[in-house]
Amino acid sequence: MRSSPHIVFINGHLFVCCAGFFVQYSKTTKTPSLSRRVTVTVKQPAKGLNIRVFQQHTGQSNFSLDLDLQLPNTGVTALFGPSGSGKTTLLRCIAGLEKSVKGSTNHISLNGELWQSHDFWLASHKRPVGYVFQDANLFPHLTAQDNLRFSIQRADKTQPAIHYDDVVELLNIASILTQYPGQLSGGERQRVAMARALLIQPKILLMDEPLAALDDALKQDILPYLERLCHRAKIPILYVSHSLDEVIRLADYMVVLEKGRVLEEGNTQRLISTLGTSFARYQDASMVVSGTVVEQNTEWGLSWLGFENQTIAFKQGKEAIGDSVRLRIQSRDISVSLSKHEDSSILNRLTVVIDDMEKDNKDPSMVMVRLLAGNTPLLAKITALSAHSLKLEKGQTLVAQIKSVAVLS
Ligand SMILES: Nc1ncnc2c1ncn2[C@@H]1O[C@H](COP(=O)(O)OP(=O)(O)OP(=O)(O)O)[C@@H](O)[C@H]1O
Repeated sequence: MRSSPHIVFINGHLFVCCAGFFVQYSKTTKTPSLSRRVTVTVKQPAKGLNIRVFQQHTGQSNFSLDLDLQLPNTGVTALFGPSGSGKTTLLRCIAGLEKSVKGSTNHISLNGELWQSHDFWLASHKRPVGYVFQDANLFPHLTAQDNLRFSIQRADKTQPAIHYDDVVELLNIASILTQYPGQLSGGERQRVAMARALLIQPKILLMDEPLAALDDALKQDILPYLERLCHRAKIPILYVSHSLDEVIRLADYMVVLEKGRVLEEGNTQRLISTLGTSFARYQDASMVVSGTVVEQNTEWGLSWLGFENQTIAFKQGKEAIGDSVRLRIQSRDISVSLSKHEDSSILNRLTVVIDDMEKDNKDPSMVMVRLLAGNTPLLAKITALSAHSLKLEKGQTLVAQIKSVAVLS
């Protein structure tokens, strides 16, 4: 993980300090001077974010980013992939923080608005981009409120679509506005950083692992705010994360990067449930089941989610009957049997049909089975020996036994 850029304005000039470089942007500075070669191209200016990126890093890393993407105009698109796959570099290209080679024919556009082409470069500080980094990067000598004012001064005031009071309410920061960043918890600082990014009136929000620096408890605190922000924002959000849980919870669309190339892209639910994608091979491959709470038993501390005429028991939390809930079920927590065994400790037994099966290339002792509970897909990771002994085949009806589930929302 590289350090996040620090952005400072001095005498009307924008300075970005990143990875040891201190780069000045001003009206007369067309591109930042970085020691790397970057070119960016768009296919057709159209709705959504259109980018074609070809970039080579000089020096030891020998990395090149080569992408051709048309990303949705709304909702959250997750950028997922191993460390060094180019996620941050892609965000930096979009933000105009990577230098484009002179004379290059490459482009970037958002909803038909050109930011970059062979003869045009919109300076970084003129791109309507809200950027949230792993570290909040608030100005330490300013209160939370003054940090927000700083963004408001920078904002495009012609068509303010995002209002201060709404942002303060959305991120629940009214009570901490008079505090200095040093007096805030990591989660509170990140909420202020998100508010600051929204108040510059961006047309796109770039979020680079905004939860990565927080411990698990703080992550759980801030996730609901992030989720509200993602659902309510009327602008597209590009969200970088290493956490499959976060991606499943927040992203409608996802792009998987590997070594600077697009490995897979598409609807999140479809991608993670399709055998053959990198997700189905993940150690923690999992699926999400959505439904409503149909029953609760406080004595046993359980709630039941109803979906597709079946129910799943889960540990009771703050949900009430009638609430919409999503459960995450990991493939390793599902076993299958040919009939219902009432004499086991497992509470959840769903009637399912085998939709697909795939051998694990890396581990020949295991098989991934794609199951359908009605129209809801589930993944079960079982031994190849069990699959053979039970004579499993596509179309067969089985009972899926679910050991444990995690509540997402
Ligand atoms: N300033 C730079 N000069 C040369 N190479 C760089 C520079 N910044 C990043 N790289 C290299 O570019 C590649 C992609 O880095 P990038 O930070 O975009 O990946 P990432 O997917 O965001 O990784 P992580 O998940 O660890 O943040 C890496 O190999 C990295 O070492």
